Amino acid sequence: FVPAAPVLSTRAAASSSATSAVQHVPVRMGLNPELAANFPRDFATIPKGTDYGEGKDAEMNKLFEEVRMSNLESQLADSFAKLVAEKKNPIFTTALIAGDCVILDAIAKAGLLDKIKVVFVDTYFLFPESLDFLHEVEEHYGFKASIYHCVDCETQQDFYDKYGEDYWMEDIDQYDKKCKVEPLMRALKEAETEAWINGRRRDHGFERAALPVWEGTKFNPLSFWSFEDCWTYLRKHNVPYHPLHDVGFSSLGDMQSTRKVPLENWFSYGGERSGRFEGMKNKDGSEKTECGIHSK
Ligand SMILES: Nc1ncnc2c1ncn2[C@@H]1O[C@H](COP(=O)(O)OS(=O)(=O)O)[C@@H](OP(=O)(O)O)[C@H]1O
Repeated sequence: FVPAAPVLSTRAAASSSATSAVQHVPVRMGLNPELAANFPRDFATIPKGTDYGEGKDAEMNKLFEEVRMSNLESQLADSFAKLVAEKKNPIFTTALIAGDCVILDAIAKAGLLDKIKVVFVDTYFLFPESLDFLHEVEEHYGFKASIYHCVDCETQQDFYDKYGEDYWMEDIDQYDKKCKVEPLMRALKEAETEAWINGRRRDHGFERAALPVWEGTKFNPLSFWSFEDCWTYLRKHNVPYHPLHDVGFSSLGDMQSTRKVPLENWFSYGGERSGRFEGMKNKDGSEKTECGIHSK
């Protein structure tokens, strides 16, 4: 297996060698003036579609958009209230990407954070910014996420000592199972949940193009939202979002499987996820597009 571009393989390396890591593993905005200069804060927050042109049609389009957006928002809030009333032990699994921030904010605004368990999986291969951001949102909204990780390693160092820092390179399927799928499935099982909230959407690409809102116990409340809708929501309500969006990452997962995506591609169909698993293959040789969490 050969990754598409050289990457640092450990979180420790990402944190300690900021200068050589600039291209592949950025550090937090503000800590790195070079990055901050190249990627102003609003890099990611200019969704296509806010330019309505001029004249009467533009006014009508804008009005229509505002109504559509406020419908989406009220449906979202209503759906969580209904879900909590009807389903036992709802769980929200979050990777803290843009859509997840919409969901978290909507749950918080509906006053339901004490009724919906928020689950975060630390794969031990995440960008350090992801864990920092988790703690930021916990503070911002006043809740505590349940953090899960692979079953036989209590810390990242344990994992490195036992399996090595490049474990994912040896067997990507095994890595996914151990570090992502099993911990997440364990969280769902322990909670005996009847409703698993997540942020998958139809515009993520062809695998999700026909995604329903309800899929067994899975609840995909943003199924019919676009990526632009998510950014419109985040901007409109001044919602905290992952700092690495501002340096060019449209989606976020593990360091080794996440690349920046040029802004002009973010809002095209499937564009958000185009920097995920770039050039990576499953063990059977097929192109990798999912980690397996939702194909199990
Ligand atoms: N680290 C972590 N912690 C908790 N939950 C997580 C995590 N990573 C992924 N997920 C959940 O899986 C959903 C799919 O994520 P991804 O599409 O990024 O997965 S992957 O690309 O196949 O790796 C993802 O959907 P979103 O809610 O859209 O992020 C989450 O529900």
